[in-house]
Amino acid sequence: MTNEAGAESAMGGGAWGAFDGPTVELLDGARMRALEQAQMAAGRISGLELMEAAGAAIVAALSSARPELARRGGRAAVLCGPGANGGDGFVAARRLAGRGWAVEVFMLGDPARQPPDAAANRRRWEGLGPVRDIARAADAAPGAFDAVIDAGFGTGLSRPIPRTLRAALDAASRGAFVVAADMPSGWCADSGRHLGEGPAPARGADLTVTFHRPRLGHALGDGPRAVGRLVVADIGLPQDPIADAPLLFLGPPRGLDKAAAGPRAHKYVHGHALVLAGGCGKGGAARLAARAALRVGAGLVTVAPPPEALAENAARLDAVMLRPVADAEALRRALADRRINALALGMGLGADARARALTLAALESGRAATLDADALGAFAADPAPLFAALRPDCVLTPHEGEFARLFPDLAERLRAPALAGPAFSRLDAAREAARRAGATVLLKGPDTVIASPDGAALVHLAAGPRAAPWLATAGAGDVLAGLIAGLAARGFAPLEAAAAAAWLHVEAALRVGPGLIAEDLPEALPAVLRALPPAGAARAPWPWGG
Ligand SMILES: NC(=O)C1=CN([C@@H]2O[C@H](COP(=O)(O)OP(=O)(O)OC[C@H]3O[C@@H](n4cnc5c(N)ncnc54)[C@H](O)[C@@H]3O)[C@@H](O)[C@H]2O)[C@@H](O)CC1
Ligand SMILES: [K+]
Repeated sequence: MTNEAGAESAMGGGAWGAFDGPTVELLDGARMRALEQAQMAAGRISGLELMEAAGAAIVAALSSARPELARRGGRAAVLCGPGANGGDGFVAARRLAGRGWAVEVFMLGDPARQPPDAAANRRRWEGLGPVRDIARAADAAPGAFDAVIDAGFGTGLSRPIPRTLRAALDAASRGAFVVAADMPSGWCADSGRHLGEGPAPARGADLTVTFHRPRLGHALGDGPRAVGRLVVADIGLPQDPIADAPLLFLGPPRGLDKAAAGPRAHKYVHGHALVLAGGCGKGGAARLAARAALRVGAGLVTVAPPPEALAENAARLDAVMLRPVADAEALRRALADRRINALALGMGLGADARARALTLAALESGRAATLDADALGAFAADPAPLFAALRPDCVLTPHEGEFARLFPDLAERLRAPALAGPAFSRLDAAREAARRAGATVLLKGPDTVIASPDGAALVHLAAGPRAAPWLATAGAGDVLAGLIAGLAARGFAPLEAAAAAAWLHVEAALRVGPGLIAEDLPEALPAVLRALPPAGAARAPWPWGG
């Protein structure tokens, strides 16, 4: 079995060539089916063998999560759905019984319509015990079972689960350890969204056992909460990289260590980032971004406020340089200095005509530009000129609200209840936004999604041991934009700069802990950078716990 300790190379890595660090491919249901079908068609493995491996992996993961039950044999309820996910359940039921567990099996759906492999495994179970109707599980007394295997639905989920299954899961799970086969039933494996009106159930699984690679739905939306711990089991599919799969990155990209440029490197080797600032009393956001850019290794960083805010900024800056920029014309003059190779704009800029003019002048300069906050908000009424001016080496860093102002239809699709699977995901939204904007889009959240216009996509998950809820604090977004600009100044490509920044941002927040304010983030960077593993090889903790 491959799990969180699995070798980096065995989990795929860098199919896009855009992230040179430890990654795991994230698969959607269609891609997973295609992989299985190609192997079956080539005669390399049968559906029954895959199902047997899947069921065996569920039992192995349960046994290692609950060794005391494994020793004495517990009481298990196995809830099987109508398809192959249910087939995994029948295999698990047989194998648990073989290990001395007292197993009760409940089934949803018509046995006569089961797919052949699932039906074959049901019949094998029927040699050992009865298959009860799913409704019977709803009568289970609290504590009746030590473990529940949720094998209702997996990647085939296409609509909200029947009430009978929900009631069965709720009743049987009371006091039990819940193990989901592939995906907790009801959550879409492509999006992590729960299908149905109203909020998702409070209880998902304690442990989810998935096969070959994690699904997108394990990393996105409500998925990380619903799956609990995640074990990825090898079921005999080839370990070759999967072209164009979105990647979850588990550690920093190589080359973050500035010393890579050599000990005698001139400061200009590390680039010069310019951060546009707002007027009097509005400069804090830009200063935070500038400090982050400098700390992450840009050689030089300049804050550029309007002239009236020069004194205020001068009083607050030392290593960061200062240059007044009154308007778009002044910005063009400043950018005559070709050594300025990266820009960050939007923080505290004011979502007005001046911000629009500055943004368009910045984009026209051809520099790698990171656009946040007001640089996005200024185009809410009419994003067309912004999209026309953006290029693939620009990065937009919207939070959900900013995203909704620029891409209202995509935000609406994310907000509306998901009633059919596969549901529209945050990854779908970021990809479509990147395509429309012609720029790299980083959609912020605990599940940060980074997409470029060519469809390349990366996910960063701040969950489990990497959860940093205190990062939701004023100014943290400004620091993130500054990190991206600083890394862009150092020559990182946009997708990689955005990914590295997202990783460093969370790493810095984890180091500071609760009580964090945005000012702490740049100050935590030296310790984070000092602790970087050699060549970026080591991974951060598996974000699904364990
Ligand atoms: N050979 C294979 O294809 C393998 C599949 N595996 C398992 O098979 C699962 C996928 O199996 P399936 O494609 O059969 O899909 P599921 O078992 O997830 O769903 C079965 C079928 O139920 C129907 N359905 C969807 N939502 C419904 C709802 N809310 N109410 C009622 N019916 C609904 C759909 O027609 C769907 O195809 C994976 O998640 C994995 O657990 C594993 O056994 C590994 C091998
Ligand atoms: K399931």
